[in-house]
Amino acid sequence: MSIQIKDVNKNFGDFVALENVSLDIPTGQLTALLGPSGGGKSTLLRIIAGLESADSGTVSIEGVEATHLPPQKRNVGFVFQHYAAFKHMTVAKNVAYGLEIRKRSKAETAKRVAELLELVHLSQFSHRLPSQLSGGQRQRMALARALAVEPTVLLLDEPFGALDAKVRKELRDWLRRLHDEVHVTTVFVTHDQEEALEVADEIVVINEGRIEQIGSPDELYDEPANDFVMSFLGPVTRLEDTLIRPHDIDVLTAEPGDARTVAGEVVRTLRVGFETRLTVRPVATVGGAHDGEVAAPGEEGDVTVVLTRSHARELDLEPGSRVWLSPNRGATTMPSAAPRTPQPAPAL
Ligand SMILES: Nc1ncnc2c1ncn2[C@@H]1O[C@H](COP(=O)(O)OP(=O)(O)OP(=O)(O)O)[C@@H](O)[C@H]1O
Repeated sequence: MSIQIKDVNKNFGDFVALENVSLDIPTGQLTALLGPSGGGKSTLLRIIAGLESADSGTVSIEGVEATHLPPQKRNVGFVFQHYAAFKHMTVAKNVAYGLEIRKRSKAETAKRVAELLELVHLSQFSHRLPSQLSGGQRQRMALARALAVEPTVLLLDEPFGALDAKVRKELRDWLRRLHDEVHVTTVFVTHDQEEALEVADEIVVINEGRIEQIGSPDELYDEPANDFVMSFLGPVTRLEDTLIRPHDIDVLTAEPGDARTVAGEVVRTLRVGFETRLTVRPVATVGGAHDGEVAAPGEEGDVTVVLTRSHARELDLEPGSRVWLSPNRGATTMPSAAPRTPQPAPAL
């Protein structure tokens, strides 16, 4: 194991930022700490880095007890969202900095800097100042600088958080490829579930100071431990008392013999790019309403269904169409007795 965190607790005054957090991170792995804002991800990362100390519990890095070691003795590289580069130094000088203060020879430093700039695709910018780089290029420079001193562990706190969506996406692919080349144990903090699912070998979901689940992206997606994890990983809707993903619902336009389907009426259709989103209002078949009457007031129980555009066209659906809904084969579902689960993920 590269990083072992055991029973870590951290309070800020009365506020519990981390509660009994234990976590093992294997060597060479790319791990995402994922969760909503304020959940404690950065605090945990800062405790691993030694920038913050735990109230209780221990941290060890590559088998070395590190709980009380200062950051500079932990051999960790750190990159923040807003990277503080030396503004008056060129890109090459910024990357060389850590090597120079460690008194590496000029030749060795020059060789290493050239290799690193190549790795982060900035060779042609080595003589520029940081202010002459784009945001994405600056973050790549920050990564080169953190990697220069060959850290055992690389810690990234929302490294692409300040960049626009397109650049973020490019850098995420790039980070994955970079990691496949260098294999340094990396822990990165993100609140973006897509980023975590796409890049990480393993995801640690953190919420309100506690670990909700640890697993590979597929494990988390296919077998979420609870409704929080399920709804944090992407949009969910409720089909009667079942929590389900909107694209995991089958839509029939003729009444099936199967009593387990939910009858409803399409109240809205919305086309967004390649998909069509339906809002379906279940019809009341028992209770006060007449059989088949649309339940009132309704919105509470509305079900969101996502179909591909061509499938929706085939079904020829429009507001007022009668449909029958059921979970499709292999759908991930869980009981949901509670009122609506909050959806921190982007809304449909
Ligand atoms: N130095 C501090 N003093 C007081 N409270 C703090 C301090 N640092 C963090 N907190 C609080 O601890 C909680 C967890 O913060 P943390 O930064 O770890 O969350 P996070 O999951 O990384 O969220 P974000 O994505 O917004 O950074 C927050 O409520 C925050 O306000």
